[in-house]
Amino acid sequence: MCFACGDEQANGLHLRVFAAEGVAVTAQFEVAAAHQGAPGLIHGGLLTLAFDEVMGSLQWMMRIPAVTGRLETDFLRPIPLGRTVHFAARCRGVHGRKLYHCAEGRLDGPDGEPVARASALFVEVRLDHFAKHGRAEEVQAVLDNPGDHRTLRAFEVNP
Ligand SMILES: CCCCCCCC/C=C\CCCCCCCC(=O)SCCNC(=O)CCNC(=O)[C@H](O)C(C)(C)COP(=O)(O)OP(=O)(O)OC[C@H]1O[C@@H](n2cnc3c(N)ncnc32)[C@H](O)[C@@H]1OP(=O)(O)O
Repeated sequence: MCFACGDEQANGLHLRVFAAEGVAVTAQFEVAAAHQGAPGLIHGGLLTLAFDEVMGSLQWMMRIPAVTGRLETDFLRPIPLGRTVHFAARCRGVHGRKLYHCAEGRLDGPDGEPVARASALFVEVRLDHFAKHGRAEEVQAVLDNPGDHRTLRAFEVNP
């Protein structure tokens, strides 16, 4: 049950990611009271989490299992609770096992004020990376019901 995209996570980010033009995705994050850091503002770490999830979706579109190696966030503007961050992310390039992604977040609409930017290096892994390192009960649950796992289903294309 992923904290960023899982429906069952009461205070999770409930991110939904959609295919865009090229090797690119978009997503929206409604900033709830549970996501607070400073009073009335989003916690910056949760914004980085959202970037991790959105950029991490690119490799599922590319069908390359990969994990985050490095992730850098530029926090451009404070983001109040109750607003929606619109993300756009794309793959900038692939070199060997290394995938280079970038993303931006805008306030309240895809053409809204830019509030954050991020770039990341993801590293391709074999699927047994997850089986080897994950706690056994959750890994077994995925193996028993792979269709329950969002990333193992077909990519959600445009709504
Ligand atoms: C059968 C079971 C089925 C289960 C199926 C489930 C499906 C999965 C479902 C859903 C999963 C996705 C969910 C999305 C979540 C969002 C993404 C996350 O948050 S992921 C979690 C956070 N990240 C980690 O936990 C990584 C921990 N780190 C590692 O495991 C290793 O360090 C790893 C794999 C990243 C690299 O280790 P190496 O030993 O494989 O490879 P080396 O040689 O060290 O690196 C490869 C290349 O990358 C560069 N590199 C690696 N880390 C770097 C860094 N931090 N900065 C710069 N370069 C880096 C290296 O310099 C090297 O480059 P050169 O090929 O020599 O040019």
